Amino acid sequence: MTISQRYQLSLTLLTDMYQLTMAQGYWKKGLAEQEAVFHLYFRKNPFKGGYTVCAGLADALDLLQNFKFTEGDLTYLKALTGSQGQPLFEEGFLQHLRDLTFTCDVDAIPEGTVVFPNEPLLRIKGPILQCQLLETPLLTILNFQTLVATKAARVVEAAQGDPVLEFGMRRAQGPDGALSAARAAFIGGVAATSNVLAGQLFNIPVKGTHAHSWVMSFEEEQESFAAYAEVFPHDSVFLVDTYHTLEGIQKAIEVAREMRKNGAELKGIRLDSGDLAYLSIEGRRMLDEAGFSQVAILASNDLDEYLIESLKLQGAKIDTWGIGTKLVTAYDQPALGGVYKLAALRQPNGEWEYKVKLSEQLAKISTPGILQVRRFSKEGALVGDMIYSEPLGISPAVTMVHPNDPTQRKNFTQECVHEDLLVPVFKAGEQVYTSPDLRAIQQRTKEQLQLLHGTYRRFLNPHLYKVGLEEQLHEKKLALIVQLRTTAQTKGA
Ligand SMILES: Nc1ncnc2c1ncn2[C@@H]1O[C@H](COP(=O)(O)OP(=O)(O)OP(=O)(O)O)[C@@H](O)[C@H]1O
Ligand SMILES: O=P(O)(O)OC[C@H]1O[C@H](OP(=O)(O)OP(=O)(O)O)[C@H](O)[C@@H]1O
Ligand SMILES: O=C(O)c1cccnc1
Repeated sequence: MTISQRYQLSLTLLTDMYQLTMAQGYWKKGLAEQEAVFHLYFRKNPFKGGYTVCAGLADALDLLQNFKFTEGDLTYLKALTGSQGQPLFEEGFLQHLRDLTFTCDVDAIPEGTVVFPNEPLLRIKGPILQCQLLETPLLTILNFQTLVATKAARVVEAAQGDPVLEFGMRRAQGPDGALSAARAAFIGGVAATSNVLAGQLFNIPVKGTHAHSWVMSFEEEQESFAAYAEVFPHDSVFLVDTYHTLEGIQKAIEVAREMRKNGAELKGIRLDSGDLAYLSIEGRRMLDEAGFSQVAILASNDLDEYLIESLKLQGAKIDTWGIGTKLVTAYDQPALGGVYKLAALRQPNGEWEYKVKLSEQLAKISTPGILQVRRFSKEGALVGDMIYSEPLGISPAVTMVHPNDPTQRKNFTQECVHEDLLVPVFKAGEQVYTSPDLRAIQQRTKEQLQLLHGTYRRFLNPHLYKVGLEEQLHEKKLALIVQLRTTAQTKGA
């Protein structure tokens, strides 16, 4: 199910106010139809990591597909007033919005692809008024889902093949935060979610155990386990830490014995506090000695990739990981920081004028052009990504320049194979791409991460994957920066 179906309302007003005031400005100045190119990209991998997993495209496409101002939207806009009490939006502009249909070309990197800083995840080309209105919704969708998919991929990597369950809804950033996070976490590789609505909407597996309240609602802990087993003889995972974990495990074993007599097997126990390494090792020993080696140990309690890594190093005997807060809120970095920048404007003579946004820091200066990302691989491993501008092409030397240090260059040799990452998703307003189902996207994430050497995937000081600007693009960008700075100086003098 897509985002517009989820809300069953028009999402066209899901934008910042200033996009609409600028839109009226473009319309009033006769610039609404001027063709523009914008790119959506981020500047730093999240979590001090070496890679990012892009996600959210299906929801973004749905938003574009349904980009239409309804009468309700227009009535609302008509009632908005400025500081003098005057209507903010003119009738003619509202009529322009009423008649608006989406006509842009959009190219995007498929979900589940491993991406890196400065690479456009999405490129939109079309009338500037349309591109402008879409900035904020595209950012809110792609920033969050990309962030959570990346966090999930890291957690899944730390779990080394053990299943990871997403338990975060109760501490997510509201209902949509929980749903979007469940979707993105699945793309990142989690096996299931506890969020039942996410299961229904996205057709992903749902799983769960039981809460402390279940145990507390009975006089005796053992009685609570036995009762649960009666209701779910083949699907019981007992939470054993309500009172005293090791005693709780002993009681779980007693109930498991009774279950076995009745032809049922206990599925697992869950640890949710205390020293998870010690308790899982002890728990495993107790279960094995009692003849219950099939009973899995699930652990939860404020876990993330670092704690999982540490628990593994400590020899913890945990089979399944329940991860909530730290995953769905991307706790250690709550925003990706993706941006959306104007990169070219069509001039009346038909030529593209390249645009850059200046900054004191070279790293923050946007890249002009109509950009594409060429990814080079050798022997099944990624070796570097080159950002190039389609009208400029790629020079025969196939050389890229480090975006922040022009003295560093890299040539791609004949042995490399390459692919261009941005694929057409809309042509002249018509959707030309169908999103794969979520399982296929999850599989893509898995395959993509395997193409990335472990040195880029480790959590501590990962290697920096090489992303550069094609040399002609680099020269063009440099010339534009010099030109803009010279003009600014002349004006200032
Ligand atoms: N062996 C371990 N090594 C490192 N961290 C651990 C280990 N075992 C548990 N932790 C983590 O330590 C943190 C604190 O756990 P602990 O159970 O002591 O406190 P708590 O969450 O306040 O417990 P409670 O739910 O009983 O109040 C949790 O994030 C938990 O995942
Ligand atoms: O720790 P997280 O990674 O966020 O995982 C989700 C947490 O939510 C539940 O606790 P909560 O205390 O809300 O309810 P409970 O009584 O069922 O344990 C569960 O027991 C986990 O500890
Ligand atoms: O099913 C569980 O064990 C669960 C679900 C949500 C949050 N914490 C635990």
